[in-house]
Amino acid sequence: MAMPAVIGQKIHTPIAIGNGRPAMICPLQGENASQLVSRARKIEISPADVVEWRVDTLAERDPGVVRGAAQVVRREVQRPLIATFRSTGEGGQGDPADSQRVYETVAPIADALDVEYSHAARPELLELAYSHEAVPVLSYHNFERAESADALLDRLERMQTCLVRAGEQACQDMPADQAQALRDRGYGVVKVALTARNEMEALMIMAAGCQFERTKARLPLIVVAMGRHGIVSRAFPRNAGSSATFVSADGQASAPGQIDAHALADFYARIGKIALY
Ligand SMILES: O=C1C[C@@](O)(C(=O)O)C[C@@H](O)[C@@H]1O
Repeated sequence: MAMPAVIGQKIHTPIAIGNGRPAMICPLQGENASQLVSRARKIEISPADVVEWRVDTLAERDPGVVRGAAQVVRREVQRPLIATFRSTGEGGQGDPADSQRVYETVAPIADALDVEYSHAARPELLELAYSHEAVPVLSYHNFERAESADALLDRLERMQTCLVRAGEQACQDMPADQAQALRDRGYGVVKVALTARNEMEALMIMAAGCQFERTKARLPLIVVAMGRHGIVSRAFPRNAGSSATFVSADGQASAPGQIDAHALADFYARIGKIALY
């Protein structure tokens, strides 16, 4: 049984990822504070459970601007908040040179930090997350293609091992009460998002996710098949071994194939019990 991740310790209503119904996570993107405010308000009236602030979509990234935007986002977002700074090499819009500094600025207000597995400063960023009581979401993306099921299973295993080790190490370096709080929050979430170039690739990604979740998972997983062929993975995350699905609000998708939050919630309400399980 995987150790759930409790996200939202900086607000009053944290939620457990990997325990029960998969969460709907909605990206919040904006070039400046006023865009962030109006989009955050649209997300607040959507059925999303968690908000992912894509900090890399800010037009300016000097420390004062990022700090100001972080305060605005934290004030507007009443739901658990993941902060993500995805650089251009990782499929986002951020300058890699800004990455570590931006993460340091947003860590105090974030309930979770999304860290790319290939990030050069990965150990430091995982430590940063733990030291700010933020849950790390360790991510891998491939915007071009999927890989074989074996390669994906291997990757999931390596990512999980990396997070478990980082979590155990962080516990050793902390006073006992903080270490216990970290264990209660969970060592983190492993996330993979790969582009499915056809239906078979989408099903293969889902099958690999499902197999890992059933046989090897110690931490919650998020598994996404991106692109139009992968929409099935977003509608039925459970069938991909995934404890969350990324949705969009107001047409602001952060990756290809995201389903509108209201439409997905409606769909689940209509199809009833087969919905997410
Ligand atoms: O990693 C993910 C998943 C994602 O790429 C998707 O395909 O929905 C969207 C990103 O914003 C998020 O960080």
